Amino acid sequence: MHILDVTEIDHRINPIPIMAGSSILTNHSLEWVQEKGWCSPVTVDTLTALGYKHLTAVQLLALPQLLTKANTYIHARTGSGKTLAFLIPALERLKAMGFKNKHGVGALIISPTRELAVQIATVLKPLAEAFGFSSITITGGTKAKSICTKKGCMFVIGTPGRLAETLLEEDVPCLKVCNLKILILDEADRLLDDGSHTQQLRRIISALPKEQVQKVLVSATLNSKCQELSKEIFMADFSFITAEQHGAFTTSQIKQKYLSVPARERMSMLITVLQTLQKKKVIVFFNSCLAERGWDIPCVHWIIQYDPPHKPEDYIHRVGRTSRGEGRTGQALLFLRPEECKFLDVLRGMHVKIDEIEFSGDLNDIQDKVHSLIADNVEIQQMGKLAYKKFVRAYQCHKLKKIFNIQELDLEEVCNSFGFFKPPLELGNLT
Ligand SMILES: Nc1ncnc2c1ncn2[C@@H]1O[C@H](COP(=O)(O)OP(=O)(O)OP(=O)(O)O)[C@@H](O)[C@H]1O
Repeated sequence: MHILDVTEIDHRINPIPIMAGSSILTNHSLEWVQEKGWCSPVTVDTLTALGYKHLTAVQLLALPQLLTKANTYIHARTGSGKTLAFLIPALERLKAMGFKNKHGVGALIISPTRELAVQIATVLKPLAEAFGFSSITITGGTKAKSICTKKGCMFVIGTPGRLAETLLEEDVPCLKVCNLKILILDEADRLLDDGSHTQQLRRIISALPKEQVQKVLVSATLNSKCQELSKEIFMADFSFITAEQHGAFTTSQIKQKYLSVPARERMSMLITVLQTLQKKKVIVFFNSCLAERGWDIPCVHWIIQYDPPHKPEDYIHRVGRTSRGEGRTGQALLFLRPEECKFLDVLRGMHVKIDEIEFSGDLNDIQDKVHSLIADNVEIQQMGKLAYKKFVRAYQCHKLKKIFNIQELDLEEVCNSFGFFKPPLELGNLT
């Protein structure tokens, strides 16, 4: 196979030829990509066997760009196929270089969470096997020594903390990184936005060769802060490719709505909404970052954000758990208290198209039932208190303090939605 050199290709594909009636797929088939010399028959055969026929827009842009070895930021909306966009060129480059398992780690992929690392490994597995490449996943609790086989570890996927420990503190021969060629940071803005992750990243980078490592940073929300920080950490310049011509972060296939609900009615409203969605697959986000990013759960119809996201970018990643891949649609609903509606301006500033939902049905007022349930059950009472405490603490630390302002929150009303008439005394003054 002929891998193109940077001087041989014009990879500025503009406009991106999106297939008629499709949201993310291009007109370009896998065979076309092979004819261009951008990928080998083994990739085409494996992807075809998995049911793929065409490249998505971001894959079409990333493939020739990453084959040039250039350090690159990849930006494309949630669910648009970024995982294969960075995996295919990594496989092709290592193959073209004649990289062998015995050379140690060829590509290192860092993800902010274990779940995402496992998901990337799952996408990689059939391709890596077809190429005859070994791969392992290193996350919290992984004992690298025991899982590294004689076959080596050409692809290593992991979370920053455990990877730093393994690469710097443990002597695992097959994990030698002195020949590393490709470093990929998935959800790069999350990795660079978090102090402890950045610290671990710096440690990992200190163990890598200074030359010859292509850096690829990927996210649906690559902000300028992340770009500045990455230039400083890597002491390198990056090219930027985006599959989004109008700055969109989420696909237009997601119908996004909000509900302005006073604190005392929130729980009843949630139950009422869920009752109308009984046959649908729904994810409800409470006050947690869990599962916000990267998770590729098939066919989720609705995303409900009951508690606000901690950062505007998190809104994008949360709604991106629906309408993933080709031809999928989805709906997203954001709960806001009336005093929080200023958040809509922030979202609209991020090109989010969000409208108020018309709610015309009867509210299923469950507040009294929640109060008596809590009064009669000590265990649920404790859970309720803990949830209330965590909610207040998170609200206090919110990044957008002017909008999510604890001083403007009526804590008695908030308590009501957690099933208490008054803030529990033993929790003291939380504000
Ligand atoms: N070429 C393709 N043709 C059809 N479906 C594809 C193609 N590439 C990827 N997909 C599907 O699209 C879905 C989303 O892919 P992926 O998880 O890589 O998205 P992503 O851009 O990384 O999203 P996020 O930003 O939320 O992490 C997956 O279910 C995947 O199987």
